[in-house]
Amino acid sequence: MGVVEKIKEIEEEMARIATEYHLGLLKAKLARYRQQLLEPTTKSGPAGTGFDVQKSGDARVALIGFPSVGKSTLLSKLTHTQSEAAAYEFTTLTARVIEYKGARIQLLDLPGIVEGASQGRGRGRQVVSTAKTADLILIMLDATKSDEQRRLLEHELDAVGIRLNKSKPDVVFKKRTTGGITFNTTVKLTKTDEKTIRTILAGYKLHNCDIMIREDITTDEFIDVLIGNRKYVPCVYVYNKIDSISLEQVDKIARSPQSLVISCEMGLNLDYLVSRIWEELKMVKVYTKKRGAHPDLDDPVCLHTGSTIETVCNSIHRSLAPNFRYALVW
Ligand SMILES: Nc1nc2c(ncn2[C@@H]2O[C@H](COP(=O)(O)OP(=O)(O)OP(=O)(O)O)[C@@H](O)[C@H]2O)c(=O)[nH]1
Ligand SMILES: [K+]
Ligand SMILES: [Mg+2]
Repeated sequence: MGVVEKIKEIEEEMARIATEYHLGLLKAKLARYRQQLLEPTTKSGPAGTGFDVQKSGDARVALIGFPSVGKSTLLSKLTHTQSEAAAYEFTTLTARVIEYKGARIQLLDLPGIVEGASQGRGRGRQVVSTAKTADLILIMLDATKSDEQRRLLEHELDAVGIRLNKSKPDVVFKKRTTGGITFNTTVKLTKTDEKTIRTILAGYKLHNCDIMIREDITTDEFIDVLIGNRKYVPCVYVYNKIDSISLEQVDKIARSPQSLVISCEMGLNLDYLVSRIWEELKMVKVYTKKRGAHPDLDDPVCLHTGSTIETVCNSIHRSLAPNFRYALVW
């Protein structure tokens, strides 16, 4: 039986199961097989490496969506350049840079083939691993179509370890060579329990480790901590083609969380989309200055969340960080 079939079998079994404990075991197994599919092997096609698109600009935004939702059209509207938008499917992979408030933001137009990525299908897998390099994901949807598209995309991204609009679970996990398992919690666990967690650890042959749980996590979140290479990425749902739906529908979508409505064709709400991108990236502008002088306010270093002083050094010059001693920060 191949890994894909094994995954299918576990998913079917999970649908029949009721106890959190048993579910937890199946989830752990499932996570392991999914991981296997993403690892480079010779038999299941190309490795899970992304498209070789050079990272440029201060932040990277990935556009993900089904074919013909309007990704290329959006890109060409935002950058005022023609990116091969066409009324047929599977046309493009393009990267464009837009400038906003002094920041250079790279937008990736990924081909509309995410479906099946978690089952190791080559190109879909590439799309997904490129998405993992993004600081923000825009899930682009056709407002005239059903929300089934959104669920499919979310499922695919989830299955390959991308966690949308979530933060890393507050759990400390340390492997040891001896000493057994130390299990501690600072909160009451209501969605999983110690027995489930211990059985999962045994399933992963982890017999010596320290665990400190500081948040009411689910079993899935615990598995995420164990597997470790999850990407926590902010995401906005962008519903395009609102020129073709009723005002009531537009209103409803616009009010749902993390969702915004646009029409590329009619140029509706595109400015708002860009300012929202900026906001979601939580960009910070840093100005450098010489002692006793005023900073040059026209030339910021733009950072996004998670950046460090080292990031600032590297964006000024490669040789700066190795010789770095201290920084004064206002
Ligand atoms: N009605 C309407 N049509 C749109 C809008 N935006 C794009 N389209 C049309 O939708 C079709 C597909 O647009 P593309 O930009 O090529 O779609 P894509 O997402 O890049 O598709 P792939 O590259 O195949 O993944 C084109 O015929 C566009 O003219 C919009 O706001 N309203
Ligand atoms: K297209
Ligand atoms: Mg396209």
